[in-house]
Amino acid sequence: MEAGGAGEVDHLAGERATAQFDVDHMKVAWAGSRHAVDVADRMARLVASDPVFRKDNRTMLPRKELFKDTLRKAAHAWKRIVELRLTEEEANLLRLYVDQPGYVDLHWGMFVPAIKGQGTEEQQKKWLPLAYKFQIIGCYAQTELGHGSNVQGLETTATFDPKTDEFVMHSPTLTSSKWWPGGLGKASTHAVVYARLITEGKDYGIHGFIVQLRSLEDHSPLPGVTLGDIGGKFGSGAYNSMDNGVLRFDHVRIPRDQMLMRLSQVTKEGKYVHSNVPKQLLYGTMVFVRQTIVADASKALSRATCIAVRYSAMRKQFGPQTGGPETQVLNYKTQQSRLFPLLASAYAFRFVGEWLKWLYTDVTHKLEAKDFSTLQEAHACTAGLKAVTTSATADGIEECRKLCGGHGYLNSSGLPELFATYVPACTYEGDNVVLLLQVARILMKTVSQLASGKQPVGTMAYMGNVQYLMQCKCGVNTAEDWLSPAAIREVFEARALRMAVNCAQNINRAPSQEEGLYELSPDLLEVAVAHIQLIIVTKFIEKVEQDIPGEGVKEQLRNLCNVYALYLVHKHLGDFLSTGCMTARQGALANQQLGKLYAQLRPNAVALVDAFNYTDHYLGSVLGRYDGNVYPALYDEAWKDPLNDSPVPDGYREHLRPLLKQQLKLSRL
Ligand SMILES: CC/C=C\C/C=C\C/C=C\C/C=C/C(=O)SCCNC(=O)CCNC(=O)[C@H](O)C(C)(C)COP(=O)(O)OP(=O)(O)OC[C@H]1O[C@@H](n2cnc3c(N)ncnc32)[C@H](O)[C@@H]1OP(=O)(O)O
Ligand SMILES: Cc1cc2nc3c(=O)[nH]c(=O)nc-3n(C[C@H](O)[C@H](O)[C@H](O)COP(=O)(O)OP(=O)(O)OC[C@H]3O[C@@H](n4cnc5c(N)ncnc54)[C@H](O)[C@@H]3O)c2cc1C
Repeated sequence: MEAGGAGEVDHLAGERATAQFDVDHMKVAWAGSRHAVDVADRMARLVASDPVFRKDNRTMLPRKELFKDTLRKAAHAWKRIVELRLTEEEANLLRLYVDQPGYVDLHWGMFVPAIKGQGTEEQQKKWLPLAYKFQIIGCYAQTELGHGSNVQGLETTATFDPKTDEFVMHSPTLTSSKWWPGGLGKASTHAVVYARLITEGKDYGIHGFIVQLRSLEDHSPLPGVTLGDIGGKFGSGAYNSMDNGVLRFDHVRIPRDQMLMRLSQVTKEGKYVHSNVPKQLLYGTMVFVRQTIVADASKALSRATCIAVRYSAMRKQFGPQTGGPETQVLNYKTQQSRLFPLLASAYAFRFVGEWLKWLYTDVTHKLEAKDFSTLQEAHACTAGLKAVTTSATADGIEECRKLCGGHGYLNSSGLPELFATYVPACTYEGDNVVLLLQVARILMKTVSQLASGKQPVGTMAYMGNVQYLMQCKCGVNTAEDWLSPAAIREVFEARALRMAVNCAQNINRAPSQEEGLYELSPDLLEVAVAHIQLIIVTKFIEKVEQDIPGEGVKEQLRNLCNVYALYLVHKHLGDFLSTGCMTARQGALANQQLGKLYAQLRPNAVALVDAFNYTDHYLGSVLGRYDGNVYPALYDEAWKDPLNDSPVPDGYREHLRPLLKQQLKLSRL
């Protein structure tokens, strides 16, 4: 927990004293409201003080023990949620702070939302109460051994049999085996299974079905159902607590009313009826989860930067040539230029995640009123932001590990496990490249419609300003000019639009649209990234323009916003120069301003990560401790490794002793 207890020394007190803003108010800005800070605080402390939720031994547990530990924690969490009558908000936070991937994530995160989004009212009435009380455990079984990205290529079949009013679920090939779903391997009793609906001899494509997989009496797989875990995954601890599973059906029968029928129905005679709604609503659960993944990116990146900033403030290496105390590594300009953009990105992702949640809620309300006009916007924003934020976060966590030097490589730093747990976010819920290509296709369509005078809306509205943005010149003359939000916004808009228009022109030169999209797909990725970065920068600027209470809080956020934007200008300078948005001199001025911003950020760095309000339990890092007392913690942690249980290791008698004795004999010859 945080420092302040009797006898504790705050080794970072000096750093905290230099902060130029009110940390308490920054906590509110980060969490979204005073209420959010208070609830998070209570739930984090509840988890940290409960011995069942201990996790410092997690990377040393063999897989079977780790999995059992996950079941124990999930059951204990549920017991506490019921005993304390926690609200949904509190329960979600409690699960977050337990911080161990497990079947509950998919039960609440995908199974329940899939039934809510795709089930009829009657189906919701039947299944949701069972799920809410954990009388059934569910997962989301979409991906197969042979196909994940290409959802339309899935092979599992659900063939309607009008004689018995049932669907027959079948896995016709090895590649049709469901493969990856979290919670499927060992825990789930039920799944929402995506399969090809076949009725009256016709294949109607992919639809969702609720299928019971295991007995509710003894948890054994039901007849015709083959189930198992797909095996160990990257890293120690990490995502190995999750039972990602394999599932095969051998002509398993389910009642007709277990097809999720909100979007389309099959009558008892076997007639297929599709409601008058876009087919893409079938992908609604993925859109919902992609939106939550953006919020999660800021959590993971803020954890990593919290560890790296605190440790860098405490770690010292080298000193002035003239002698005197050694230098805190956080004072090295190179350390700042690697770390501060990540800190700024954590804040940027937090605010764009907040905005995306608003967008998602707004679109959901419109869909309920049968207004589908914003579906494309929701798809483009969730897919693109999921891709850009998860890739940057995965890279950022690894950079934080390197920023902590050798100690960052120890499991006790928390960073290897954080990375191993986080990195599949670049793949699950849509491979990032596949998702960016979706965004790019929408951008290409928007460019092609500009000529007809159709005005783009939402986050693509800037493209309507094509006449101006294609020829405007950046007006920056001094480094300070880069502090203007209007100047920043304009270069990001011009870069994104010009890249999109250039790419569209190149595609038009190809023999066919399809060939052009294929040949230019590497460029299309960059077009999508430029557009999504514009959204993140814009939403950060808009956040800073709001009324933000607390001494110095707005100034710090403005500084972080400028760091984020100018860091991107520096990193993608090639795009800005090649599209003619700015000159090389203006690029140099941006970099000069970035250096000044880092210097302003430096005295506030530790306080800016304190504002995340993470307990030491949640951080799970000896390097990121609130009190900065790193060395005794590192030293103590080493002795907890099972290898140190005895001074002489197992295996000495069989493998070391004979070797050493033989060397002794040889030396005596
Ligand atoms: C609270 C959360 C807690 C826990 C969960 C979080 C983490 C737990 C960890 C892991 C869970 C992981 C779960 C999973 O991974 S589940 C499996 C996820 N799988 C995928 O994401 C597959 C990715 N593939 C796709 O989404 C589609 O196949 C793809 C979009 C790539 C292609 O679809 P399709 O072939 O049908 O269409 P296209 O021809 O490309 O497009 C047609 C048309 O449809 C529009 N479109 C596509 N997708 C959507 C969408 N989602 N919403 C709305 N519209 C969509 C597309 O733009 C085209 O439009 P148009 O050009 O106008 O016709
Ligand atoms: C930890 C984890 C948890 C998961 N949980 C679930 C779950 O709960 N439920 C579930 O159903 N699924 C789950 N999945 C599966 C996940 O959704 C898929 O792995 C993901 O959608 C990627 O699909 P794929 O594996 O088929 O990759 P592939 O599509 O085979 O990707 C392989 C490579 O091909 C490239 N590629 C593919 N298509 C294109 C294209 N059109 N253009 C250019 N490049 C392309 C990709 O970029 C990638 O580099 C999980 C996966 C992981 C890793």
